[in-house]
Amino acid sequence: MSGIICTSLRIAPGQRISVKGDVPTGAKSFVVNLGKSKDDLLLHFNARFDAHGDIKTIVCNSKTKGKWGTEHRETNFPFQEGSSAEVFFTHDKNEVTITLPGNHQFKVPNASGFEGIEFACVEGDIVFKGLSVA
Ligand SMILES: C=CCO[C@@H]1O[C@H](CO)[C@@H](O[C@@H]2O[C@H](CO)[C@H](O)[C@H](OCc3cn(-c4n[nH]c(N)n4)nn3)[C@H]2O)[C@H](O)[C@H]1NC(C)=O
Repeated sequence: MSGIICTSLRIAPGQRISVKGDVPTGAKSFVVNLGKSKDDLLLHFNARFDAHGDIKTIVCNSKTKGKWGTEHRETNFPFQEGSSAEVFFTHDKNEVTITLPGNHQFKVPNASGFEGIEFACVEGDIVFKGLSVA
């Protein structure tokens, strides 16, 4: 599926990002990347239906100067092939809060320490429907 890249964003700590998309049948994996650039990510959010050896698992990580940080796995997996999905993200200097469909929420450390998001990318098996900030 095609991806979408947003640059020159000015998303401050505390602002809530919404990413919406439709998950096609047969989906294996989709990604939401948030940060300063593709190589400097405050959050790599990878929903794995069946990818990289994981089944129905969310893998989160950070990336600094192109190098991956420590993975965090979330087994609450409320995504369904053939349905729409909306995920919310907020951040501060210490952590990133992710709110999944059905309102399950979890946090991962903000290993990057970034206080602000300028770059967003949504790619993989998701038909992008929108990104908004509130
Ligand atoms: C056990 C063997 C070594 O560990 C494995 O090492 C893999 C390679 O580093 C890990 O997968 C990477 O995990 C990264 C996050 O830590 C990224 O998810 C990386 O994929 C980057 C990526 C995926 N995508 C993508 N997904 N779908 C599409 N179309 N594009 N775009 N960029 C994945 O290839 C994978 O998560 C990791 N597994 C474990 C259990 O640690």
